[in-house]
Amino acid sequence: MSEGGPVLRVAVLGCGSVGSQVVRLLQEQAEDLAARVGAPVELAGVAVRRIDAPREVEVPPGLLTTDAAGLVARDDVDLVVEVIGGIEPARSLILSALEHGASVVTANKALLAEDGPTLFEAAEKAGRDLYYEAAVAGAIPILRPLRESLAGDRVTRVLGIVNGTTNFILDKMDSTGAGFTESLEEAQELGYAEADPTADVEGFDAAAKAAILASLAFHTRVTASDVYREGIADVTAADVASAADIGSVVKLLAIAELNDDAVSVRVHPAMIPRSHPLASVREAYNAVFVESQAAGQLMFYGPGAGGAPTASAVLGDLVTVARNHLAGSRGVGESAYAQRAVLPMGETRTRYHVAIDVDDRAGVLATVAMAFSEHGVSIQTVRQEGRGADAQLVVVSHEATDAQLSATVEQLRGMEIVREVTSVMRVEGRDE
Ligand SMILES: NC(=O)c1ccc[n+]([C@@H]2O[C@H](COP(=O)([O-])OP(=O)(O)OC[C@H]3O[C@@H](n4cnc5c(N)ncnc54)[C@H](O)[C@@H]3O)[C@@H](O)[C@H]2O)c1
Ligand SMILES: N[C@@H](CCO)C(=O)O
Ligand code: NA
Repeated sequence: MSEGGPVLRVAVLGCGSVGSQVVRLLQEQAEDLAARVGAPVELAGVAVRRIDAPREVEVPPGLLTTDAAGLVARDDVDLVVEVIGGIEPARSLILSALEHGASVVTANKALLAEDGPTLFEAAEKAGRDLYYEAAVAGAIPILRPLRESLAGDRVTRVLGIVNGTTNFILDKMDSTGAGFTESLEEAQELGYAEADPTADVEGFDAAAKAAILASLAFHTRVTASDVYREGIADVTAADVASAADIGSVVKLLAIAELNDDAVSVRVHPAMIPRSHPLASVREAYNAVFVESQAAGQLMFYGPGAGGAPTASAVLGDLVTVARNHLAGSRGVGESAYAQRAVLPMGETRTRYHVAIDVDDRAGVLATVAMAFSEHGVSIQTVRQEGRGADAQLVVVSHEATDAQLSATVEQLRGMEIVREVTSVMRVEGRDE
């Protein structure tokens, strides 16, 4: 690089799992990054909560500060990487960075899903970039493909396994027959699940990612509160065994679908056929399956979390944002022109798998079938297992609205011939 030429100065906010790896890669790959960007990319400062805390990377003396707000307001900061997480102070810091003329890269799905539009408008107003590939499915390139590569196509559906912790737990349940609690404990012992696993297990993390995916796929604005959400805490070993019986596997799916001009965005456990590409996503891996009009089916697969994989996505964004900054231009901004309505869950069309303990006597099957038909739900398959007092009917429906299906189950639960509805789960992903 010629002496006296432009230099891009980066502030990193937060030096935890992701931040420490961003700082490490910035230092280790300085030469390549400079060549790719067209100017040296230098660390201007690293904001931390405690200067003396142990961390996984050595930060050059003098670069650490506990004053994140002061760092983003500095004149010599061109690019800001926000990897603190959470809503505040992350939001104020990003807004301040943009106001002070910096371009921003963040991995903060919670903030983007809650208040993305405020950030996008601020970036637009400032004429700066706001990139966030790391926010969904970690290292997997999925947001840029949706935003750029597929911008000429019409995406109709996105099905994602976007939470590694829950995929690890469900995979354990499937491969060992273990229950939810036992599998969660193993995930915690191995460091996949946090001590407080609520955000993952209850589907909040996946719902934030679903909102971001739906917004980009369908050129609209979807926030976390628009997303229907069910976690995996109620998935039982019996549900997983029931899925196996019909050649399926249980996954926590983030689903975004275009229905006419409205979108349906939801996160819930669902059975998918073992022949579906998403069924092969094991352990803590992530994958996003995209269906579009012209391209057909695409799958993006890889590590959805971890310090270094997530830092890879952050650095990828940083290179793009740095190039734009150097050229005085902006990358592709958000295109939320479509303003689509979000369908209530009750109007979303899906299929149900229902396992019912019944008495094995004449007329029981007809009575159960009648409950489905009274709610306008057509049955795809019905199977009986066991005999006498141990009989079980397993019904898989055709597509109907979620309201029709849940009303059917409600009615079954109140029927005298039904001893217990032992498993109810949505079925997704056609066996194509
Ligand atoms: N870890 C992953 O695998 C992963 C994957 C994808 C996205 N993300 C996202 O990346 C972000 C960071 O995640 P993480 O796993 O590195 O979290 P982390 O908790 O390991 O790191 C966050 C760091 O920020 C520091 N911090 C908190 N408040 C601060 C402040 N006011 N000023 C300076 N530092 C402050 C904390 O001390 C901590 O070291 C989050 O938005 C997260 O959702 C993480
Ligand atoms: N906790 C998330 C990783 C960060 O998004 C997961 O389990 O996938
Ligand atoms: Na990603």
